[in-house]
Amino acid sequence: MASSSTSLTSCALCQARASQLCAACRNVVYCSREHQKEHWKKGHKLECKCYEVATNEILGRHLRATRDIKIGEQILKEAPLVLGPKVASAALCLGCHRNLLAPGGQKGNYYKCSSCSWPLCGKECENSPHHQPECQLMKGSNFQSKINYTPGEEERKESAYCVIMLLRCMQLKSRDPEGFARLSALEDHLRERLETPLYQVLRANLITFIKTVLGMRDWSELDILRIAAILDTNTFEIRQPRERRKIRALFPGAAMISHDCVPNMRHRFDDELNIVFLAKRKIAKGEILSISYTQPLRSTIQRRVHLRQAKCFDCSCARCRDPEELGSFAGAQTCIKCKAGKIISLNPLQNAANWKCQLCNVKRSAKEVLTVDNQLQQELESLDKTTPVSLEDFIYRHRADLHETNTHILQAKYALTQLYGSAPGYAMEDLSEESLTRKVQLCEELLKLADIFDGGWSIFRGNLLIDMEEALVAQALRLEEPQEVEEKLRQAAEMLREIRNIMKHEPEMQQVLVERQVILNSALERFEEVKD
Ligand SMILES: C[S@@+](CC[C@H](N)C(=O)[O-])C[C@H]1O[C@@H](n2cnc3c(N)ncnc32)[C@H](O)[C@@H]1O
Repeated sequence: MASSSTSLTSCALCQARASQLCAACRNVVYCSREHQKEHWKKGHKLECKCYEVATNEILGRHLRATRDIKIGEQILKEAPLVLGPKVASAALCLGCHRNLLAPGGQKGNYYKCSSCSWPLCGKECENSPHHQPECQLMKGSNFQSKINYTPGEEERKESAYCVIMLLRCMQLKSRDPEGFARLSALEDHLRERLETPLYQVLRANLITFIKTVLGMRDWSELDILRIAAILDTNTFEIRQPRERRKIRALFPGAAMISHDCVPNMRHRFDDELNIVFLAKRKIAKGEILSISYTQPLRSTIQRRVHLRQAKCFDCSCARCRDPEELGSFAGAQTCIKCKAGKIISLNPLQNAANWKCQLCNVKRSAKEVLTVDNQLQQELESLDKTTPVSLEDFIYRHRADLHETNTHILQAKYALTQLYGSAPGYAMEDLSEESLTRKVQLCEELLKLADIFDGGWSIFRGNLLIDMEEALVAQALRLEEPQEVEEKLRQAAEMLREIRNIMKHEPEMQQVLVERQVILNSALERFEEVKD
């Protein structure tokens, strides 16, 4: 394969003089559309990629760009090899994977598979290719699921689902040996996982069930646990609220993508549940392709603890290495002694390292800082998030000990940007002048943070821009001074253009964008009428 697109002059199929570049990999040229199609069928489709699998000591296998990639470009699309319920899941259909609705009638139960009694959404899903193999296995072992509908507990997590994805992977061995080989080649971190309480429980319960109840005696205990560990290390969570789906899936190609706390890609799932990755920003040839396995608003210590527990590694990316977290100070607390300086870690790559005030040099142990951090996180998570009241109260109560961009304050502020304009009693048209200004100010603050942690065409930035655009139009409609109105509407129109770019690959956002454009157009028309 030629290494540079500029030196390409002969058709990849017939060697004649050619100049039509393959737009996807930019590694080959063609003399005609016909030859491009023929070359694709002859095998180019297998090598037409803008990335390669590379290996290094820190990341293990990872993907690296083989050419410059434009912002918004689709980099990879892959169908799931296996999909199914999460380890503990609310009742869902094992055919179409939608969460089950409450059955009709007072004593109603979910529809149950006529062979194995696992809940399904209806008869059609009994024959789903996802469900059939496990159904035959359960039926053959005379196992019947005991999951029943309990009124008022639709969201209760059923741990019995933990066996399903595991069985689906195990059954690949005979049903799709090639797929099973791809799955088996994935990272597992089994040794570390075996030490954890979760794996002790799996060892005690799951193994007996699979080997004794389902009769899969050919499998060794470690081979079964290795599959569980591969799933824990590599699956992606699929959340599709409108489809009532919250499941997990394994994509062996995408499983090669490494983590970075400031990633350069984002992903989504299409209607067929393929995973699709886009460049959030320009990516240069040779750069490592990355996504985030954790949450951007969390502080370094929170992210690193989560990554160690869930994915068994210690992140050492540029954000994690920097005690000031790229200038955001998201993990810093305000010093309780001088009440002015920020306490930051003396070595963020050592979770146990001491912390020190930048102003008065007072020291805190990592344990002290983490205890406060955990208390604050718990406090934040226990707040009522249906209205802005308790979140605003949280920010006010912690104004002395937590600075403006501390992780807990940022999480509260992000929730507030969503609530102002949509919570009951806080609809956009009912918002007080003060609340509307607050919404704009919060969006502005968070957009600056998004540029640091999750910039470019990120969903986080897109959502903030949508909130801000809506608030700007609402402000414009309340103003009288024509210049001010014009300025607000100009800003809103500019934002909407950017949002359209960021969200162009998100089908469920298209209707929202159409509605926003209609509202903006009518505000502009009204302004023109008043001006004339
Ligand atoms: C989904 S897999 C990625 C592919 C994996 N590197 C491999 O060789 O199979 C996730 C694992 O990759 C490694 N990894 C990913 N990102 C990392 C990072 N930023 N630092 C260190 N290890 C990382 C960790 O071992 C992690 O559990």
